[in-house]
This record gives sequence, structure tokens and C-alpha cells, in this order.
Amino acid sequence: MSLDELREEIRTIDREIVEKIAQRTYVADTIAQVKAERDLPTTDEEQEQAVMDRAGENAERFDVDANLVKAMFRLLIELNKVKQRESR
Ligand SMILES: O=C(O)C(=O)C[C@]1(C(=O)O)C=C[C@@H](O)C=C1
Repeated sequence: MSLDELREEIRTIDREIVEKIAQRTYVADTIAQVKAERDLPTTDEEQEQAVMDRAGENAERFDVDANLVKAMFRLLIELNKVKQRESR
């Protein structure tokens, strides 16, 4: 494969990553609506721990750095919490 072809592959993957982040954010927005309707707090620490544990397991499964993957998920969770707080 040429350098251009490899970079084209990266370009496609990068777009897919952003698409998945958008999908995750959309679902989290929907969860936020449900929590607001039920007067539940925006933060659910047990759920956050479950997300982080899964992130670590999936990192191991796909042989990527667990700390890096967990840092990314921590950021995604924090972004959702900021959004959820703002929408109340
Ligand atoms: O599952 C929820 O309750 C969410 O709001 C989603 C989410 C997440 O991004 O995974 C965000 C904030 C919560 O503290 C826990 C998890």
C-alpha cells in the first residue's frame, strides 16, 4: 500500500471516530432528558465506573494503551456532564 492509500484509510477511520462520538453524544443527550424528567442527578458515578472499566477491557482486547483509551472516555463523559448541566 502506498503512503497516500494508507493516509486515505486513516482519513476514513478519523471520520468514523467522529461519527461514533456524535452518536454517543446523541444517546447521552437522550439519557439526560430521561434523567431530567425523573429528577435524577446528572452525574452517575456507578455508571461512569462501568464505562471506564469497559474502556479498559476493550483496550486490552484490541491491544491498545488502556490509559490513553480511558483518558479519551473520561473526556467524553466530562463533555456530556457539562452539556447535561447546561441544559438544566
Ligand atoms: O449513563 C448516563 O447516565 C449518562 O449520562 C452518560 C454518561 C457517559 O457519558 O457515559 C455521562 C454522565 C454520567 O455521570 C454517566 C455516564
